[in-house]
Amino acid sequence: MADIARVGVVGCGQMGAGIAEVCARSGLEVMVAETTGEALEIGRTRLHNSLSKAAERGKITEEERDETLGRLSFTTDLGEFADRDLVIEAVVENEQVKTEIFQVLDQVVTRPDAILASNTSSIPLVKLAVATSRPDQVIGIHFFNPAPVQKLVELIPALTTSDETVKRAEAVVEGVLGKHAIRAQDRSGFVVNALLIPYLLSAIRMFESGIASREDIDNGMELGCAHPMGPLKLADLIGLDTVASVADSMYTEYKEPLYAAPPLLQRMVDAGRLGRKTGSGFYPYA
Ligand SMILES: C[C@H](O)CC(=O)SCCNC(=O)CCNC(=O)[C@H](O)C(C)(C)COP(=O)(O)OP(=O)(O)OC[C@H]1O[C@@H](n2cnc3c(N)ncnc32)[C@H](O)[C@@H]1OP(=O)(O)O
Repeated sequence: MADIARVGVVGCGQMGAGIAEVCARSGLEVMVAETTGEALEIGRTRLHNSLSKAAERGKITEEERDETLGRLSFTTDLGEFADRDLVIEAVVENEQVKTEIFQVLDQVVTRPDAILASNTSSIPLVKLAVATSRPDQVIGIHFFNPAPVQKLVELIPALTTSDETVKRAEAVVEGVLGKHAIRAQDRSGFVVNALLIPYLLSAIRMFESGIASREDIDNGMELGCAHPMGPLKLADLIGLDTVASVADSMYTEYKEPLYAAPPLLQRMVDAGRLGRKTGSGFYPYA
């Protein structure tokens, strides 16, 4: 049985905002934290726009949109997470940044049975777990982009995570959020990224070596294999910085060439061409 009513989401970028939206639309009371007032405003606008779009497209009524907005609150002070039953961290894929956040959460979240979760794509959960005094209550809850649309959530117990935490996390993910949960061991990439990232890197290598144009690579997979979007468009959607970080974590873990980021990917990250979120990636975005 899900016993979780108050959720905290750390980070309101594209994943954090999506996760906050999914939780609030499912009736949970959600507090979102960002580091600065400016970042918080951007996140708040992102959430408002997404909910307004959902109302315009008739997915939710205007009343449901307003009720959902009423369940969302915003802060720049993680100290306000004291009463949270579940916290989902969704900040950049940087081990040091995430570790520090888990140390702070451990200090501020006072509920003894609170679950501290990370939306990490590839960082070992056990490292975040042992940064806290409650490693049995730390788990990976990994959503997919766009979180309000994709049905899947990966649940990743660390070596230290208790069965009770896994069961409670599964109950909220499936019973409250209505997602389909799959379980994976705490190995970089889990299930989906372990399969997806080598595919995206192969597409980037193919583009870099001039074998085909970006449009032909994407059309190949969209029209030949019925993928909803081709690999270069998908990399732009995920964010090239995220694709590179996940690839680097997997390469560090396995030392397999198929996880090595091609030079073009790193150059695009260095240039700040991160995909849709910066207006430019493999494609331009207005
Ligand atoms: C790297 C990480 O660790 C892991 C990951 O996240 S891996 C990435 C996983 N994601 C994918 O593979 C995405 C693949 N692409 C897709 O599923 C689809 O192309 C897409 C949903 C992004 C867009 O779909 P598409 O049909 O081209 O566009 P569109 O018609 O605008 O959207 C389809 C539906 O999704 C909704 N949607 C699209 N983007 C949305 C968003 N950001 N938020 C909420 N809803 C959204 C639309 O409202 C629409 O809903 P409707 O059909 O009920 O009206």
